[in-house]
Amino acid sequence: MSVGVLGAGAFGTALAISLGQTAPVLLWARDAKQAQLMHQNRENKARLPGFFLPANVVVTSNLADLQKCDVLLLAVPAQKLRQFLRGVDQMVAGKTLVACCKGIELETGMGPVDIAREICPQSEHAILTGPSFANDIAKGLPTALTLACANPNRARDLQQELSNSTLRLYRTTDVTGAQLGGALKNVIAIACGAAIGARLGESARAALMTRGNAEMQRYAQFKGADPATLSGLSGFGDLVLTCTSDLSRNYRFGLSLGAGKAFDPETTVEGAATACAVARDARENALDLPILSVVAALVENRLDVADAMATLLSRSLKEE
Ligand SMILES: NC(=O)C1=CN([C@@H]2O[C@H](COP(=O)(O)OP(=O)(O)OC[C@H]3O[C@@H](n4cnc5c(N)ncnc54)[C@H](O)[C@@H]3O)[C@@H](O)[C@H]2O)C=CC1
Ligand SMILES: O=C(CO)COP(=O)(O)O
Repeated sequence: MSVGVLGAGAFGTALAISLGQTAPVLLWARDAKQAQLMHQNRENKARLPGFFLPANVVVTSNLADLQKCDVLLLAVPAQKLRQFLRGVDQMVAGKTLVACCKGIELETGMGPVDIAREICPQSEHAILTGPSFANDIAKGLPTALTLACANPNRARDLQQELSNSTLRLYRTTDVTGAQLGGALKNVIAIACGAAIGARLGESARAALMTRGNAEMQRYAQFKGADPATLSGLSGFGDLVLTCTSDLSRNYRFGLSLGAGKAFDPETTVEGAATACAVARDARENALDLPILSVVAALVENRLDVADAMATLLSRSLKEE
């Protein structure tokens, strides 16, 4: 199996570094100058400084070079995936596409695998997701991830091929559950960051994580996923990581919302658009998703953090 990584951001670069320890990897960057610099310097100074690309990794901006790969990891942000795939659909047809992004498309409510399936119907589709900061993967620290593919035999092959001595993949056929876990945990991380940023305390964060987890399971069930998938690495595992670490951009975005500080608009924060997509679905289908919906209201500046918390706390009392 020969692997290509499409997208040379922090995560695509980290995956290339890890997989490149044992096999050749092609890493595609859209910017020709950036690709050339990365290839020469053996470092992605812009997105993942301080980590060096093993000799096995070839960086290119020429999509035609990826023709020889049979597995392509899609590491562009979820909101950009459709536009990106539309431009490369001929080249990727028939290859196995492994989405490595975490989000729900704002306009359509679709996850990355749903989008890839729609645009590239002749390809095989999978998603790689779970608790894994780019820095940790690039450092070679132990990381466990979920590989979801509807075809169980292909899931086994991919699990085998993409695992190595520090990346340990677990497999599932529940693609919908896996893509929802990775997308929704980002929204809850924004809520947790906002609570901590507004000095509402660690107990509030624990409550948001736990009730957020319940909302993730409820929404996943509504979308036809197995709620148990959300208790695995792609759901609970990534929820814990992202809601408790300053390394998470979603969490940091929440911190700045809570503290009333500005946040760099160029930073990839997948949970913001995802919150709005899910909140719309909740409204249209009368789903009870209070935390996910309140984050959408925060992101859209319809509520401030104090009002958001008051909204959550004033709801009628419920059975757990
Ligand atoms: N950074 C991390 O620790 C992790 C990130 N992820 C996921 O990986 C995905 C990508 O995130 P990062 O690499 O961290 O983001 P990043 O912000 O570091 O990089 C994004 C990359 O996408 C490229 N890009 C943006 N728009 C594009 C377009 N229209 N066409 C082609 N390429 C485009 C950019 O040039 C950039 O190289 C996100 O969905 C994120 O949730 C998943 C696990 C860990
Ligand atoms: O998904 C991640 C870790 O698993 C990275 O989270 P952020 O996108 O919030 O940085």
